[in-house]
Amino acid sequence: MTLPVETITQYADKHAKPSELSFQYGTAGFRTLGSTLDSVVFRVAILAALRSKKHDGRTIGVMITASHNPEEDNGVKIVEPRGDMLEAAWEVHATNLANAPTTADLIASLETLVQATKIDLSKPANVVYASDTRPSGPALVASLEDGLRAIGASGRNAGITTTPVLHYLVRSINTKGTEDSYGVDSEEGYLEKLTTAYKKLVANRPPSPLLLVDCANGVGALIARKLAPIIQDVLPIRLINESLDTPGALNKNSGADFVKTSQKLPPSVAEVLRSGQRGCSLDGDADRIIYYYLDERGSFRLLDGDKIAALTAAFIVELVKLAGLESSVRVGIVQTAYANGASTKYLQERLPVKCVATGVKHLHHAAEHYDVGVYFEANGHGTVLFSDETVKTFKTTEPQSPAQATALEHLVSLTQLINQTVGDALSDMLLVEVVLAHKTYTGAEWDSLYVDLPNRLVKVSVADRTAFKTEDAERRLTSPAGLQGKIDELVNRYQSGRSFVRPSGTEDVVRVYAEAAIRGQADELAYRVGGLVYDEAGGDPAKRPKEFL
Ligand SMILES: CC(=O)N[C@H]1[C@@H](OP(=O)(O)O)O[C@H](CO)[C@@H](O)[C@@H]1O
Ligand SMILES: [Mg+2]
Repeated sequence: MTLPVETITQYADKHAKPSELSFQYGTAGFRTLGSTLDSVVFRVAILAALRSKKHDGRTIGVMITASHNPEEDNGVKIVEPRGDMLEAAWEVHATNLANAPTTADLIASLETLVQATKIDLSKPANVVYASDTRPSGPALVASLEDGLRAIGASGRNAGITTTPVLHYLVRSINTKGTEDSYGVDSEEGYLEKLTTAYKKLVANRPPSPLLLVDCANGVGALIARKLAPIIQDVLPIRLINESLDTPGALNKNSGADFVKTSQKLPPSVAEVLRSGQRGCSLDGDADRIIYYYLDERGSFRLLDGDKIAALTAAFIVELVKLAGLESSVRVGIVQTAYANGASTKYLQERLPVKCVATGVKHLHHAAEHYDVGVYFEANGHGTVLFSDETVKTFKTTEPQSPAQATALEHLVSLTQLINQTVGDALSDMLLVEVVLAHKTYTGAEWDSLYVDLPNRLVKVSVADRTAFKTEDAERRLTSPAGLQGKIDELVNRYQSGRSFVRPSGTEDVVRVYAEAAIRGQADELAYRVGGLVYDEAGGDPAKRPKEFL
């Protein structure tokens, strides 16, 4: 069988690539101004169909979202049959296809791809897709559907839903009717799976206090609204920033990224959060979550991805011990260089910890090497992975005591509660609440596991960020030559100082991270390194940001 060249040509001509633009499948798929993505999404649909054929017709997912980016941005990413992120080699194919200048070039690229990756075109192609609430979503969904028609793939529209629900659907569809069935392949199935597990885990615990949930005026609100009534007896939640039709509201002064980056409450949350009360913020596609509370003096306290990792890993380790599986089930943690140094120290004293490059796919793959792999980026994106073998162990171990039986039941329920395909804000929220309910922890008690080192993240605009190259899980620069030495010299002057520099994978900037024992020193170190980077990259002295030292 050959490619339906004529049909593809007809459709592709309607979705021509803008000649002045080039696109890249980055850390989070393609992501840029929504109005420029028509050709990209059309081509991604064709690629997803080919990926499905490559997997013998198993269903591939496509998610149209730009997460925490401004409302006018959009993006698209591909989900593999098990619900994880697209294989790295195919990211390159995606970039090539997206940049083919003309329809003829596109056809040629597709033919090369089919040959090079040995795709059997006679296989079926199945794609399930969804989009978030952005205004550019419907037009891009139409582009995607044209792509599926062009190659003759069958598509299932999952509508407007969150990134983690789409990942859940992909895995559920592909495991339907098997002994590894992930769940019923619908939003209801997803909610049912999570809430059933949650209720089992908190049975016999007093109901949790009211939790404020900031939905960033994004698609998370849609699912959270359906979740809230199911769990209201055990976990009452109040939604804030749940408007889905206010122009410009998405992610505006709200959401997980706002809280983590600005290290303060969204103004809308500040108006209602009371001292001692917990709140959390989702991001625009509900795959990240950040917690916080106000201490007794009314000061804002952040409970980020590192704190979530510490809290949940400790709980799982405890259950594994109670279940008598301490010697056979290995729990490990995966972080990136952005993890707070205090969290790394705390965790390393208790568990194996691995540091990998930024981007969820790196964390996910590293976490797969443990029996139970807990991974969280500091910004709140993460989950827990249980190996198939481990799940089997939890289910088949014969308990020798009631305590052991309960621990095993809890572990099985956790494997149901946690969305193991990808970071999932609502699943992670329920996980956190389970641990808090079991420990009867307040926000302050959770917070006191370790004390965060003050830190500062700075963006530096440079002419060419590709000049910045790193090693050692992005913790050290190898290029520009000599710059790392200068950074080391600076860092040595600060107590508990640490700083690293890397090019962003999602924005045209170089990021500088710094931490130190006290706030003023962390800021000073960040702005000194920022200045170094700016000057090294040949930045215009007249435009040098005034905070750089
Ligand atoms: C410091 C930081 O938060 N970086 C984010 C950001 O990546 P950059 O490569 O740093 O732009 O976006 C990624 C995708 O959402 C996310 O995985 C990552 O954690
Ligand atoms: Mg997101």
